This record gives sequence, C-alpha cells and structure tokens, in this order.
Amino acid sequence: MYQAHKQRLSLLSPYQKDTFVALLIMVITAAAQLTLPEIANYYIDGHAPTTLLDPFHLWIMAFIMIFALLSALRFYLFESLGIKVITRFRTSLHKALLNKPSSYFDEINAAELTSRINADTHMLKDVLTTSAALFLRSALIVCGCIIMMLSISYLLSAVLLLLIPIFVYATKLLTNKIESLAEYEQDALAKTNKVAFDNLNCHTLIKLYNWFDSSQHRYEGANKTYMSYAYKTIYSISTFQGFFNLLIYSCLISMLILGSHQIAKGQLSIGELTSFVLYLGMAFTSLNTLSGFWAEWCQSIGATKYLFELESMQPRNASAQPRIISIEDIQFKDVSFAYPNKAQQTVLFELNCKIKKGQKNVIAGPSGSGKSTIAKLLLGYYSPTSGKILVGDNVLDEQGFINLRQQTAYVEQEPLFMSLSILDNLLPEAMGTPSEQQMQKVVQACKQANAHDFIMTLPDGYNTHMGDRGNLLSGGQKQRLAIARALLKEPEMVILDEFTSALDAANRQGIEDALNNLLKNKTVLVISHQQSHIEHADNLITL
Ligand SMILES: Nc1ncnc2c1ncn2[C@@H]1O[C@H](COP(=O)(O)OP(=O)(O)OP(=O)(O)O)[C@@H](O)[C@H]1O
Repeated sequence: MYQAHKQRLSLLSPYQKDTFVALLIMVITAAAQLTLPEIANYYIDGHAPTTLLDPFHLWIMAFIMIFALLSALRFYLFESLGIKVITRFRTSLHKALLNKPSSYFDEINAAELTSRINADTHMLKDVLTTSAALFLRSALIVCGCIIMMLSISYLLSAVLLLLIPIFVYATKLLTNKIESLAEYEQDALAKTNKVAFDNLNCHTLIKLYNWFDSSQHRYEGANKTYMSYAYKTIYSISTFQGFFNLLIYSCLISMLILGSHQIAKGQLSIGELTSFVLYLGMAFTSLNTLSGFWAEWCQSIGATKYLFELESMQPRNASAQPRIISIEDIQFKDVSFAYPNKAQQTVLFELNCKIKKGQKNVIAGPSGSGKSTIAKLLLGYYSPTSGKILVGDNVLDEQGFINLRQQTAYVEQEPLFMSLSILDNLLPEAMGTPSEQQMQKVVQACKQANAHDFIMTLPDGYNTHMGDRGNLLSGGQKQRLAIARALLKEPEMVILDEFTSALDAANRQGIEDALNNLLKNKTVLVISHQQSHIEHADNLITL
C-alpha cells in the first residue's frame, strides 16, 4: 500500500521546482486565511477603529486583495503542474504500449486501452494536483486552527481532540472499500467503451444484418454494469460524507453549549467564543476536504493500478538498436507453437524447415495450417512454445529479432495503414515534409508497385488522407501501397503473404515481374496458394 502512494507521488519528482513554488504559495494563502477569525475577534471585542477610512481598514483591504491574487496563482500553478505530470505519464504509457508483444494485443481491445489511458490519467491529474493542493492547504489550516483554538480555550480544545480517533478509524474503514470499488468501476467503464467502439466500427454489419437491437442491448448491458459499480462507489463516498457532517455539527453544537457556560462564568469573552467557533468551522471544512481528498486518492489508487502495472513493464527500446549486416539461412528447429490466448490449440508441431538466404522460398499449405504464423514467429511477434529459430548458427533472442525486423519488409494479406496521408504512411519519418530526394524515392517505389498512377488520380495526390486504417482506398490499392512501402525500406529480406490476393490479373502480373527483378538475390519468403509461385520456388516448404 505504501508503495502505491509512493509510486503515484513519484510522478511529481521531475517537477520539483514547480511543486515547491506551488506549495510555497499555498502555505502563504493558508497562513493568510488563518488570520481571518482573529480579525473577527478583534472587531467583536470592541478594538476596531471607529472611522471608515482608518489605515487599519485600508491594510485589511490590501491584505484581502493580495490573498485573492495568491489564491488565483495557487490554482494556476497546481493545474499547470497537473497537465505537465499527466502529459509526461501518458507519453510514457504510450511508449510502454508500443513495445508490448503481439500476444498482449490479442487479449486486449484498443478502445478499452484508450479509455483507460484517458479516463484513468485524468483522474490521477485531478487527485495529484488540485485535490492534493487542497489537501495540503487543509492540513495546514487544521493544524493552525488547533493551535489557535488551544490558545483560546484549553477545555474546549481538549474535548475536540478526543474525537479524532473515532474519525481516523471510520475513515480507514470506508476508504478501503472505496479503493476496491473504484478499480471495478474503471474496468467496467473501459468495457463500455469497448462495446461502443466495436459497434461503431462494425456499423455496416449491424445495418446489413439488422443487428440494431442486439448491439444496443450489448451496450446497455455494459453500461448497466458500470452504473452498478459507480453507484456503489458513490454510496460509500456519500456514507463517508454523511458521517463526517454528523461529526462536524454535533461538535459545533457541543462547543456552543460548553462555550456559553464558560461565558456565563466569565472564563471566556463573546469575541473569543466567536473566534473559537470560526476556527472550529474552518477546521471542520478543512477536515471535510481532507476526508474527501483521502476518499478520492484511494479511489484513484484503485483506478490507476492497471496503468502503473503497464508502465512499470518498460521493455527494451527497439528503435535504439543498431542494424546487423546480413541475413544468413534461417532455420526453424523443432518449433511448436500455440497462440497464448488459445494455448490448447497447437498451430505448429515440431516444425523443421529452412529459409534459404538469397532465394525465393515459398510456404504452401491448406488454409489455417499456420503459414502466416511462421511469418509472425520469424518476426518475433510471438515466441515458439518449444524449439528454436536460428540465423546461421545463432539462436534468435530478443535482440536478434529486433535486428532481423529492421532488415525485413512484411507485406501482409490485409496490410495495415495509419489514419494519415499516403505520404505519411509511406514515409512517417519525414513528418509531412520530405526532402526532394526522399520524395523521388517514394515516387519511384510507387511506380514499381503500380501505385503511382492511381495516386495521381486522387484529389490530393500523395497527400490524400487514407482514412481510418486506410479504409478510403480499395483492397488492391492498399496492397500496392504496402508493396511500395516494403520497397522503400530497402530490406535484406521480404515476406510476401498472399500479397496480390486483392489484385486483378494485369496488376498482379505487372507487380510480380517488377518484384522478381527488384528482389533478385534477396531472401524472399512467399506465402501463397498460387500454383505459379509454387512452381517458381527455389525452396518449397509445404505444411
Ligand atoms: N492472433 C491469433 N490468436 C489466436 N489464434 C490465431 C491467431 N492468428 C491465427 N490464429 C489461428 O492459428 C491458425 C493458423 O493461422 P494462420 O493465419 O497462420 O493460417 P494460414 O495457413 O496462414 O491461413 P490462410 O491461408 O487462411 O491465411 C488458425 O487456426 C487461426 O485461427
């Protein structure tokens, strides 16, 4: 538990200076606030100046204005600190996610993840800064009030201090509950987003099969689960607040009764009792903020548990690794494999095969026999369940796969594209402003892949936006762009997985002829059902 608090607070450590300045302003405003009941005492007990424009009144006005300005500054400093902290945390989470193994993404839904990153980090921002600032200010005010109350009346203060253990015990009881409920609540919220994302993504399917009711029902179901957890959390927080208010008002009344007895006995002045009650009110309002914050903090610990687990597993930075020089023969030795999410279904069993350097290797076999899985293992997206993959005499380890990927282009059956322009998809590193030389290379690759002509017919040419996952282009156009992207990488090895399945005969022939020339002497791995590929293979692997 202590670790969880420390972990969340450590997010502030890169911003020590900002935190210090914000805290300093907060201490000043808290101290200023504490003088207010004393001023009231001063007036009520008849020490106030009689003229309106007395310098004392002008000082008080100036004091109030500075106090208001500092309060605004305090709010600004804590809010901006929160934005910095959370932006940094989100960036770090994004990096951790990008480096996750493929099996991780088989188990999780992108919409669920996005929801978690946004909603959970937002909650953390609020609690780490604005609420934490209020917490600290309230803690200072409570301490200040106790000191001031002790200086006014020992008896009244002693009665109050006796109530503190009750408060601490009740707080602990309720916050434990709130923390676990918050975790369920955030999980349920992420599931709701997942269903919405799924439905919106498949809206054409829903229209085609008239699945409106079932889709809506699924969403309502997920929402209801979320609501039930959210209600439970709110119920616990409300109970906590109710209990707290009961404590506050019973104390206030008791103090008034006890205080008026003391006034009657001449042991306390009216101004002192007023001042005491004002301090008490201030202390309770601050204690209320403290308890509210604590409930919120515990809620955020539960809610962000998942994010911190995610972030703590920062894998190796793949982009920082050097390139290796050449690829030797690649050998699968007794490789067995089952996808982690379907561990009972063996896809490959004790596979032995060789992908020969500089040759056209073709994998053929029935649908579902594991052809694409071989490519995914080769790229290190998944690790074999048993057996090993060797390049030359070296068994591929994590670093080996990173190196291999850097020299390999993979043209998938259904190529993936980002929601960017054609140019940004082909050359993301240029960030929309390629040099003349880079642009020439892009055009050349697109010509070789028979893509240039269709790109030039589009309204914005190479700057045409491809839509979500490239959906604004046809299957065949996407395949041609995927081939252009592969050629641009100038790889040592190319994996072509049913790479012309969406093309017409003329386009297919044109591209295949071009690739045969361009990929001469490169290691090529073709996954195909086509007889022509099988016949022209230098090395045929049959599953
Ligand atoms: N990410 C995944 N998680 C779980 N199972 C998977 C995953 N990807 C593929 N499979 C399963 O692994 C088996 C082999 O799939 P694979 O795509 O390698 O076959 P394939 O020979 O390339 O098929 P096709 O010729 O139809 O493309 C199939 O039963 C498939 O359902």
